[in-house]
Amino acid sequence: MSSELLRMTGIVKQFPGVRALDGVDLDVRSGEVHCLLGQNGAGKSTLIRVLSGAHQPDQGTIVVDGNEASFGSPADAMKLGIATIYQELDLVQDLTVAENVFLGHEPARFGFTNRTEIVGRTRELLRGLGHGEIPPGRRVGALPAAGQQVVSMARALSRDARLIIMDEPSAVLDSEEVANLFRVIRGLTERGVAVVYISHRLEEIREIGDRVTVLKDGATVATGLPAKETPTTELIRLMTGRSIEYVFPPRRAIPPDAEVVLKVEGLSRPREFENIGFEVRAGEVLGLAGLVGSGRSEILETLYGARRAATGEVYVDGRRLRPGQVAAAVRAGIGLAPEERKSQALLLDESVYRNITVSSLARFATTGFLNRRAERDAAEELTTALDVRPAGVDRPVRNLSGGNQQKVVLARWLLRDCRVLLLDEPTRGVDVGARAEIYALVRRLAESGVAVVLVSSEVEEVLGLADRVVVLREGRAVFSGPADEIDEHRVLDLVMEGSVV
Ligand SMILES: Nc1ncnc2c1ncn2[C@@H]1O[C@H](COP(=O)(O)OP(=O)(O)OP(=O)(O)O)[C@@H](O)[C@H]1O
Repeated sequence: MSSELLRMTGIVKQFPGVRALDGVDLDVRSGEVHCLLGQNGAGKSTLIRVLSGAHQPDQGTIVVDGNEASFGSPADAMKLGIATIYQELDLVQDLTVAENVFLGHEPARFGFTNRTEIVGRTRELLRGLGHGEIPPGRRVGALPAAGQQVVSMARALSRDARLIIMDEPSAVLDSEEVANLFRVIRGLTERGVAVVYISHRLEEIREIGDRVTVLKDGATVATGLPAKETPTTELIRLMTGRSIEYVFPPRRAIPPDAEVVLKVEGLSRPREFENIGFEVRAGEVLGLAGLVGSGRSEILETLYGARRAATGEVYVDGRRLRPGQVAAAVRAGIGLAPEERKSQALLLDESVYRNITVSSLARFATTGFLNRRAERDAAEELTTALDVRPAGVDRPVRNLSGGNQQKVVLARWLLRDCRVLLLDEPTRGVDVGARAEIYALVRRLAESGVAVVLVSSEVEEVLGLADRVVVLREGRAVFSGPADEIDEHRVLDLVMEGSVV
């Protein structure tokens, strides 16, 4: 029988102007996966920062193993066995795996760190997590995101963590890596470790979760729900307060004579992708499916001119694009909403509206002066459509929750007049309500004549939103055709085994 490990009651956290948590309750049992659900801005990250000692609550109690606890810092939480694996992993990229695992708590003999011991213990921990293939001596920066996550877990276990909080761990993983992550999580819970799991992908909750707590506007609206039995529609209703049809907007048949807006021929870059060719017509959404490392993001970046193709041609509206020049791509009307939005795109101290209009300022400066009113109106329209919270386009982007920041960058690209819009993981970290809005907006853009190329690690999203699909495996197209001629199983078979087309 699992026992109660943690109980949080009536947690309140006030930021200037925003009550991020307004009386949250949460209890976690050892050996369970407890999922935390809520729309963007509901308070999930703030709650786990309180639990991990990074924020001090203004009110409320935290009880661990039956004793009231107060955490002045993450080190205090760690002493009680509570560790957090943030989305932006806090590993030191230039140190080795073993050095990261034992950073700050190296076993020392006679004052010296014992290298052999930390390497040996790291190897044991990695094996215990089913990842004995990760070399303890490898530089962490050389590992893919999935490997780095495993290192963070080994780090937590090296400090005897009994409760590991994972903030959207699957957001940076593809389907195969998610399956691996779930194996690791099951191994942890078998040893009695509790996991608090945050994700916006509801199908994952059902697969890995035991119980669910739903937050809305900083308060607990339901707690301890059985993850496998609670219907998805009920979870959505609890999160959003309304029922949302989790469906993709209907496709319209593309007329056979619709003009080809984007044409790609024989595009290759050594070790990234080879001989990629496709056409996207006005009104069409083309989806690229494949695992991380299949070349999908690299193809988008090459179309955008940020990488230069070794061979091949790209045409926009029949005109050949100069390779490897972002300025030329932008002039031709190509826009790229990149995957790593935070590092690549946001002006954190600027207002929400300026972040949205920054790539379209010419449109608001027809008289030589910026028409701030028009700028704000345009931004407001998009933030309302995407339900950016809290409302108000004058706030600095820095204070928005992660998912709301995503929406802001996406809004920027939706506002720009593009001929070709390249979307890399447009719904990563975005809640279920806003996803439906994003799908509808992408469809509307396509219908207005834009050619859209979509990359997503969620196969369901590629198949649901795209008209045509290219499936990639190790940089080669292993399928190309209409989305309704292929299903999810077939895509997964293709990306994993690369069987015949
Ligand atoms: N440092 C801060 N200053 C001001 N407001 C903040 C700060 N941190 C968070 N907030 C606000 O607190 C609320 C809760 O944010 P939080 O990041 O906890 O949401 P979340 O549920 O994790 O969202 P997401 O799914 O987008 O990650 C939001 O309204 C956010 O804008």
